[in-house]
Amino acid sequence: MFAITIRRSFVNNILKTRNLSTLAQDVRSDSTFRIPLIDFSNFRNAKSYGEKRRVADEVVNGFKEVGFVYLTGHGIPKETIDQAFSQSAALFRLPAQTKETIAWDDPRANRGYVKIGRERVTQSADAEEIAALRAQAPDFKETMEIGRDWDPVWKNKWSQEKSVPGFKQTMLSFFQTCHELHSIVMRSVALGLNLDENFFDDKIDEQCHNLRLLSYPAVQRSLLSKEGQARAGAHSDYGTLTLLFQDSVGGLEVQNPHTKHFQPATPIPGTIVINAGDLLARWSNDVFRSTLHRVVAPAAQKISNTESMTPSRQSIAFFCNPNFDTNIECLPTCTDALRPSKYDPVTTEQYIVGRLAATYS
Ligand SMILES: O=C(O)CCC(=O)C(=O)O
Ligand SMILES: [Fe+2]
Repeated sequence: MFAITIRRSFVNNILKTRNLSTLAQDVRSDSTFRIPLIDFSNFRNAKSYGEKRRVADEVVNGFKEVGFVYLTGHGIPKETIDQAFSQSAALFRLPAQTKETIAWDDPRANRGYVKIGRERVTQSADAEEIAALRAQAPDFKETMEIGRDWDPVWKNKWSQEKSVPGFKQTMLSFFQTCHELHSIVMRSVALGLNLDENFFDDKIDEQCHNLRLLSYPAVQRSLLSKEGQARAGAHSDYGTLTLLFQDSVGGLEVQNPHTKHFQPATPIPGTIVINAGDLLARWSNDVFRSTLHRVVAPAAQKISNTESMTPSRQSIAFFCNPNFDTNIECLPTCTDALRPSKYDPVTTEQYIVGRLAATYS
């Protein structure tokens, strides 16, 4: 169950070359490496194949070149997103002992509250190496992980209704909304890869996703300047797509794979950041990039002559996965005589659970 297949040489290379320094002033920008901004309403409301195809090509090019896109015209109302953010903030405001009663405890379930320091995201797949990193430089964040609520085996860990009234209902409905958007974006991916538009439909319909609420508390800047320390260390995501909703604080950075420099993914109001994950890169024979990203300290506020505070930040990530029993083997249009398939087939469950088991303490 915990077996994991990973590109070991790729991982080792990244670990050797990765720049672990994490303060925003390290960022050098490169104007040729830009996250494209795509108006997805042109796909959702398209009246012809040609209109759909134009957007699909933009989406696929974004994932090929950068691995990240900004989506506007996604159809999720601002009030829906605001409501999810305010309910998330209310959950994190609960006392630590209350949050501990719904603690995350099993990578197969991947549900519940994760306190600061428990997770250390990294590219390494080596449990010992990750444990050492976690001890030295844990991620400065707390999270709440939510899965499909009707899972036959794993139950979500809900706080008592009276502690955050409406939380469960808001999150279940947000989960459904994100699932629906992801399904349409995957249709654009299919078209852009010259597959039938509905190619992925029956491979991604069981909602094996993970809705993650993130809270990055205000922190003294000096604590984030330690070598290797970040709000979230450099990593790629594990699944197919991640829908990322961020507030206006900033700090998310994306690695330019050519220069290895990290560049800011500045919050743009009304947009959702979407990135391709490792499983989609693998499924597509590396036609898509699963780009490294991290969360660093944005501009800090001075609290004394020697110390400054980095403001708190909130985000919500919806990690999209294929059905757990979907066999991830090279997509038919991503291989030919000159591009043999690089990876052995693996099921979603084998891959994702293995990665999660290594990441948490
Ligand atoms: O909080 C963010 O902006 C990014 C979080 C992230 O990359 C993750 O949880 O995988
Ligand atoms: Fe991520």
